[in-house]
Parts: sequence; C-alpha cells; structure tokens
Amino acid sequence: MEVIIPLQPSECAGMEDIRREIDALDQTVIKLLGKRFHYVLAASKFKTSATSVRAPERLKTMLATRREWAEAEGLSPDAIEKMYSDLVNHFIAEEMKHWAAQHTASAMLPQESTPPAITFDKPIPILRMFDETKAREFYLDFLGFSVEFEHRFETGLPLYLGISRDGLQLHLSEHHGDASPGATVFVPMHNIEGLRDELLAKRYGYGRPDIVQQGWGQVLEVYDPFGNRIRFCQS
Ligand SMILES: C=C(O[C@@H]1C=C(C(=O)O)C=C[C@H]1O)C(=O)O
Repeated sequence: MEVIIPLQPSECAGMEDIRREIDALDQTVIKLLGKRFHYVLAASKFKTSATSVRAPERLKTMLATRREWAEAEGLSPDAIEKMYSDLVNHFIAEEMKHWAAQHTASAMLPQESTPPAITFDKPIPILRMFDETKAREFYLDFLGFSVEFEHRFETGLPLYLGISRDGLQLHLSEHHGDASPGATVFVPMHNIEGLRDELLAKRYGYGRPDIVQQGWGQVLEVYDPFGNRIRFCQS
C-alpha cells in the first residue's frame, strides 16, 4: 500500500506535487463543510421561527470572527467573509427548507387530524310485541323475516328479537319500556306487487293485504298482532 506523506509547500518539486497537495486539502475542507452542514440542519429543530433560522445576530458575529481568524492566517478578511457569507447563505436556505418541513402548520398537525365523517347507517325500528308465538307467526311465517338474534337477560325475562328480510331490519321487544303498540314503520321498497302476491298466497288468518294507490305511490299495509303496522310503499 502506498502511503502518501503530505509535503510542505517548500518541499514540492513541481506543479504535480503542488496540485496534489491542494486537491488533498480541498477534499478535507469539503469533507469538513459536509460535517458542518449536518450541524446546521440539526440546528433547525431548536429554531422556533423563520427569523431564528436565519439568526442574523449570530451570522454577523460569526462573520466577524472569521475575519479575525482570516487575518491571523494571513488571509484577506474580505475574501474570507465573502466566501463564508455565500456558504452560510446557502446553508441557511437549506436549514430553512428543513425547518419548514418540520414546523409549518401542516407538518405540525397530527397525522390523524382529519376526523372521520359523521355518517349514519339505516335506522332499525324497535316495535313492541308481547306474545312470542304470535310475533313469530306474523313476522316469520307470514312476512317471511328470519331471526338475526334473540336476547333475554335470563330465562323467563322479556324477549328481544332481531329480525330481517331482504335489507329490512326490525327489532321486536317484549320490554314495555322500549316502545308502545301503535307504531307505523314506513318501508320504501321495490316489487310491491310481488310482495302482495306472496302474502296473499300465505292465506294468513288475520289479514289479506292489498295495494292502495296513493298520491305518493303504491302502498301495502300489514298489521301485526300488537297494533303496529308496516307500511310498504313503492313510488
Ligand atoms: C446554524 C445556525 O443557523 C444559521 C446558519 C449558520 C451557519 O451556517 O453557521 C449561522 C447562523 C444561522 O444563520 C445558527 O443559528 O447557529
């Protein structure tokens, strides 16, 4: 391995030596400037405003110090100040970009800052019922609903039944506090004639519903054994 020992200026035998030494020094200077740059970027996390990023007072005093150091090395203070001024202005611009990315209003917002939109699912009417057998006969056998779930706090306590058919969900409750008989559920639907034919074919003992033409559409009403009615409507 070739070990290169730096030559003093007076030891250089020609331009080749001179330029090799200058290149080596400039490479070291630029490496050091690269290190310096990382300190400047790291400064941005302690800066609280765009003015503090520029830190004009610090810039002024540091340029003055570099002038003194230049003089001590036999260099022109003006030339060194100009060099530093150009360099530091470039660093400030980079620090500003870095700072803005960390500190602007949008960067400061928590990531999950957009609250989810408020939306509603389809409501589920709760209808009062007080005879499980009659409820099953009407809603399951006649209207063709299926049971989604059944709930009782314990055996012998009131039943709460979730039922559904083709997108229509109802809750039937034996709890007297949940609802009073006499409710009407308005159900927009499609193929009301198909439903009418299906219901008539059931030959249900307590109702033979037919379609009534109203101003707002065709209406078919059925009455449950507890005084509630379901008003199907196709418009
Ligand atoms: C690093 C700082 O931020 C800026 C960059 C400077 C630099 O490159 O030396 C000096 C002052 C500021 O303009 C600082 O405030 O010290």
